[in-house]
Amino acid sequence: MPSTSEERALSTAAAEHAPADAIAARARGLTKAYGSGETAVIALDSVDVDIARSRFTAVMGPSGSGKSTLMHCLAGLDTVSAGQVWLGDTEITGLKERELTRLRRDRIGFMFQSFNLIPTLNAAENITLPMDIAGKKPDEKWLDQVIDTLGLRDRLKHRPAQLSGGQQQRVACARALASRPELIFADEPTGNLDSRAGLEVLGFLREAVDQLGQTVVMVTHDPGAAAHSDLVLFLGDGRIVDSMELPTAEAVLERMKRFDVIRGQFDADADTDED
Ligand SMILES: Nc1ncnc2c1ncn2[C@@H]1O[C@H](COP(=O)(O)OP(=O)(O)OP(=O)(O)O)[C@@H](O)[C@H]1O
Repeated sequence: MPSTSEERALSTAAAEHAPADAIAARARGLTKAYGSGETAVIALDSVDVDIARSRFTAVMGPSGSGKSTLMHCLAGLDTVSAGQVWLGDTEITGLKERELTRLRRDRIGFMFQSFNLIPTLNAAENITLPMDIAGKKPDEKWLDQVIDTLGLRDRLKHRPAQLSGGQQQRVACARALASRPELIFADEPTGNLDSRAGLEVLGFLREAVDQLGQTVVMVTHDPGAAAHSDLVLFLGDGRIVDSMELPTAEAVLERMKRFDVIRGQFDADADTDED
């Protein structure tokens, strides 16, 4: 499995020539509008995107650019106004709510900024909860590997309140990985963590991709977090306006600054037009 940036570059190049089954999720013409008439907000404007399997994709962009909406539409958490979304070969646009619920439960893992653990359950119970609800037996060998990769072996009997923020997010990460989902969506997973715990969680997500072959899509505001990914997608006003392979924090920050300058010029031009 690739771990150095050179190896990652090779796997990135390979992904560009990958067959269609190397795509974990796909959207075409994905459009999402909230409200109607004059007050309508176009949160996503005809987005085409391919999420490569076994890779770590970060989604960045200014506040309100559509990052969460994109994630929610790709994960079947929100309906679309137009366009199509697939998870693997399954077109999810048009599925009924009950089918979507099952698809999310069986094929997608989620991580949130606020961990979303059940306070009365211990770490082990939290990790297997989605599978218990689904009436599925975990693959013990896989679960052991996940628990060891995340360094949670000696914390399994602890309840969330007895764990640090970083440990709680590691439990949430293990929960997302437990069923070996086709895709993990992480919405600002380091947003509530100090930088050391944040780095640890990002390292585990990276390992989940490199060593366990998982696919991760992470929404983040933090260039340092995005630098752990293989590919950054930049959103602006509901469109994918740019992308960056093998990002570094500095390069991502520079790119974001450039968008701000372009936006500033655009806004200034619009103001001049109005005068
Ligand atoms: N339920 C909703 N009703 C109306 N408008 C919404 C709703 N959800 C999102 N929007 C609007 O859609 C646009 C995109 O929102 P979204 O939350 O996807 O952006 P974001 O990039 O994730 O922002 P942030 O970084 O602040 O979380 C914004 O203009 C937002 O105000």
